[in-house]
Amino acid sequence: MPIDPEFATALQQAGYDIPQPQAEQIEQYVRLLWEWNERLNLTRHTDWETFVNRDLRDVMHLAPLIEPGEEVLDLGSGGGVPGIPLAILRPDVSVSLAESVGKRAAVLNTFVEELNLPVAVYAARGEDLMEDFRFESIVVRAVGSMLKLCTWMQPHWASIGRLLVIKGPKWIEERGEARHHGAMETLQLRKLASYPLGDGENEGVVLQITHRGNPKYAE
Ligand SMILES: C[S@@+](CC[C@H](N)C(=O)[O-])C[C@H]1O[C@@H](n2cnc3c(N)ncnc32)[C@H](O)[C@@H]1O
Repeated sequence: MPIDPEFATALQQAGYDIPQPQAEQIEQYVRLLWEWNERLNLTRHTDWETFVNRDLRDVMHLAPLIEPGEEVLDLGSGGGVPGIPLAILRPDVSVSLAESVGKRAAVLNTFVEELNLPVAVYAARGEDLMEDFRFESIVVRAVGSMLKLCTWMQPHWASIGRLLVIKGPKWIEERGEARHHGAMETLQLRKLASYPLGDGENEGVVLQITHRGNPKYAE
């Protein structure tokens, strides 16, 4: 089935060449998202151009940073970004979603069932999962400040390889706040990707936060 012409145009204008089966699956996901958005507040990005430039753009920069076979947790998945498009674009990685609001987690379950994706959905606070699971990468977008995220993760670094945090231009201010509160003393931060945001003015970034004691990420 050909993809929606507006979606195709937005992809082309952004320069994203996504194989047809994956583009179709992303389209199906977005249609489900918009359908459920009428009942639950899941996204404000309700046209193709905005979806491509605000949501897919982040995922396109995140996806190449994940190693094949990695166990990935999208913490605070909300309507499913970045976890669901990531699972579609990278079938070679294992994606799980954590969403603390039960109703949203239930909808995420519906999405992964309808899309036939091998994605586990947890109706839980992501940091609580670290008691039972280990994830190589925890991906986070629009969930909390760097201070909050570092504080949540602080007791759990034995169960986490790295945090991959998607942020806008405020990340520098947030890093200052986290440092000021001593939340980054045992951590190291690297900017793995930076790219212009859809508004053409601001920069989006993917930040990697790791524990200094983890030899895999030692600098
Ligand atoms: C603003 S939404 C962002 C959703 C999505 N990541 C995005 O970028 O569109 C934040 C979501 O994180 C959830 N959340 C907040 N803290 C959480 C936590 N500690 N664990 C799991 N979910 C959390 C909220 O319920 C909400 O649905």
